[in-house]
Amino acid sequence: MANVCLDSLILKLHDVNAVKFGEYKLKSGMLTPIYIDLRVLVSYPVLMNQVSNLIYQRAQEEGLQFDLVCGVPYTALPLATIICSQNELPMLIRRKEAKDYGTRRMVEGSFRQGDTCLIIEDTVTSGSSILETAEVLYKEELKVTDAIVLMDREQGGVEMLASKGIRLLPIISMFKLLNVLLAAERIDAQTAQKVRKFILDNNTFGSKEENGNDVPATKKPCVEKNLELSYADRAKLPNVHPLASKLLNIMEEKQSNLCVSADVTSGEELLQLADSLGPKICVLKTHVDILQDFKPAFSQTLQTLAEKHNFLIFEDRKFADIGNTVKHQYEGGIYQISSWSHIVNAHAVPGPGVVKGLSAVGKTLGRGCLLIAQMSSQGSLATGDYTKAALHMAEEQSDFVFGFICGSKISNRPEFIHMTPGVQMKAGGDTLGQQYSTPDEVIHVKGSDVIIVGRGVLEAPDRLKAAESYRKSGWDAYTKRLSQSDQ
Ligand SMILES: O=c1ccn([C@@H]2O[C@H](COP(=O)(O)O)[C@@H](O)[C@H]2O)c(=O)[nH]1
Repeated sequence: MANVCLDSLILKLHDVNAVKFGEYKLKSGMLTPIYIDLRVLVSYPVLMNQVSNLIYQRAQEEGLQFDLVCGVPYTALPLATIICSQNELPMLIRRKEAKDYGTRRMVEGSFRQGDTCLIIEDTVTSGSSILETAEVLYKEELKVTDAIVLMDREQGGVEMLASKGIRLLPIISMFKLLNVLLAAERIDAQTAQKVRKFILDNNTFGSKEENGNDVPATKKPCVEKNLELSYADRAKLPNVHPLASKLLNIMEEKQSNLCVSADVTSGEELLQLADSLGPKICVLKTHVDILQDFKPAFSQTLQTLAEKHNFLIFEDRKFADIGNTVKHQYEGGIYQISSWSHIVNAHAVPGPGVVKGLSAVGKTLGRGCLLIAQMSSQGSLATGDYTKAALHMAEEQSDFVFGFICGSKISNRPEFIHMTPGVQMKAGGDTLGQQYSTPDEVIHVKGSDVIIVGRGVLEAPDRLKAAESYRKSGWDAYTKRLSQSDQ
């Protein structure tokens, strides 16, 4: 689905007041800073058709196999009707209550036992409305494996439905919506931030109370349960990757969630940096291919310094080829990365083979990999569904992948480590598209674990002082987050 098309749809939805900012009271009594009201769509037939086409296009792109379509009453009913009418598909109507006369059926339309029904929904918060509809269909011995939603508030619906065996495919995520409205100057950064925080703090998955659509939980179990765990507690989890465990213990011990990105071009300077900043950092990140004077002895000294100061080495190689090629790139060539770098990273774009290739070399050496789920650069294509696919890839190969390069926390599994580049004391950017957030924003607001800082330290007049100041800011943001989740 083209990004441009989604961006213009988001702006149109905002135009027709289907996306409202302010203070809205939900059914639960909770106040939300954003309200999605797609009921207004019925007044805009062009927009109705556009949304219906996107939903059908999504079903086709995913290659979904289904016999029938059912819209969750009431807002998604006309959407399902348009999709079925335009594509000559049979539709079902789920009644909310049985009539007290006639057939008293809860599902109207013709179907056979064992038919598969695709569910269409307009907005998802907890996913309970989709589940209610699926349960009515199950009673009729219909199958439900997939659902498509136009707007996912990213508050746990995908995870809750997955736990019930239904795959939810969202078209627009809350974070995407905020980014587009922010870029178009429809909202300011403060509003976007407030909504992001609300979403992160109000994940409904795991709540004992099943919520109606657009009704966030009054409790915050899923996200907060993870936030309640300290780095030390996470290091002890039974399924944590050994390297993640080692990193979490280093972070706790050194009170540092700072990774310095040593983007210098001389090997000697890099080793000096490693020795002087070593006590302040949990990870030292390298780009070995920018060194003008790389020699095998360099990597040996770097390993000695990593042991001396107790930090991990992360070669930011960003592998992005087929499994067989990355295997050679990781193990061989002049750099022999697997022999000295504890951590490497990979793009998800080649598919799972890239991780398989790296794992074939690194797993027995005790190495680990981070998947690049998002990037800090302006206009990055690693968003939305791509990020979700990277998350899925990591979950499938968590014996080697132990976390992500990302802008914010994307997984609720406390075993995964989130590392975020694009960090400086002041938000902003450079002239080549890099975008910066502050340590507090990254760790406290966006829920990441590690800040990656390059020029914020390297270009400071006193690098050691700057590293200490980033270490302190990152650590303070983490302790603030922990103490808030205890409340
Ligand atoms: O999305 C990404 C992924 C990697 N990086 C790397 O992090 C550092 C950032 O350097 P700064 O000087 O702090 O901007 C650099 O090595 C990038 O290659 C990233 O910035 N964004």
